Amino acid sequence: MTGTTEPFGARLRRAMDERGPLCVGVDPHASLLAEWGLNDDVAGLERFSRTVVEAVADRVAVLKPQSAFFERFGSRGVAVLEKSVEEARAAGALVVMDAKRGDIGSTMAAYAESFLSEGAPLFSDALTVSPYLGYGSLKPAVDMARESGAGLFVLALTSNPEGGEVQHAVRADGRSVAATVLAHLAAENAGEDPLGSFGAVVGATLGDLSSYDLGINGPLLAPGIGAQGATPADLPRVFGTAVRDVVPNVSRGVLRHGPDVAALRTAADRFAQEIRTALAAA
Ligand SMILES: O=c1ccn([C@@H]2O[C@H](COP(=O)(O)O)[C@@H](O)[C@H]2O)c(=O)[nH]1
Repeated sequence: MTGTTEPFGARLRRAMDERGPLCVGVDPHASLLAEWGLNDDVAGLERFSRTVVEAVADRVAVLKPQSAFFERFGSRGVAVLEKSVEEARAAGALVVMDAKRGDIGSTMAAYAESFLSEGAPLFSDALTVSPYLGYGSLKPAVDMARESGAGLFVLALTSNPEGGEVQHAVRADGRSVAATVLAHLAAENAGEDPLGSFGAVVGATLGDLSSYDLGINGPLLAPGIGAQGATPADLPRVFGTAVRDVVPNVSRGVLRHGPDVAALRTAADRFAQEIRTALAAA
């Protein structure tokens, strides 16, 4: 540990042990705002985010705001995002900012300052990043995360069907692009206990991944449950022995039950229970 804060991986492992591994997404789609009877404006965005945080931030391990839905409203939307991060963390949830940043190293350093530097307005427990400008371009974010005790989730095997054309591509050395990303993450996390802070995004929609070594000693953020068709029962088959390190994400599958706070809680609790059952049988 370089900084004074306990590393993200250790904090995440404890949160998963205490609360279960479920991550609920805060994705204020225009269609969901309408379903909730809210206007597609900053006031609607604020009410939506507040409600989700109030409903679940005290019971799930992780909340994952999807930055795109806040950026849609410009600076006032970003202000709502800042507030949501602060309120979710105050309620005890870890916050993974889903902003999927990735750029040349010198610009990556600025993204790292924005999300991973303690005291920054958008400081989050972890950030999603894209390695597709080369894994090495992420070094400023890796360094900043080590310094501040934050984490990263690096896109490895994404949940969308289009991802394979890049991620399954085979390099000159015979290894796929995704396997290379996973190998870099395993190296970042080597020797970390109880869990490294450098995770991978691996879709729960992907079926059998036994040809990949998912044992990176870091968390595996698994979107795709609910609206994209995967279920908690799929997790053991998709992740094999790495299933204990999986942080399953559900966004629309929970959010469609709003705006009633009790109904959102019930939906989150139901997914959490289904995940527990799937893991117990694994
Ligand atoms: O491979 C990926 C990476 C990120 N996502 C994000 O997760 C949520 C999924 O939302 P659902 O409503 O549960 O489908 C969303 O924010 C995506 O941008 C992903 O789906 N797949």
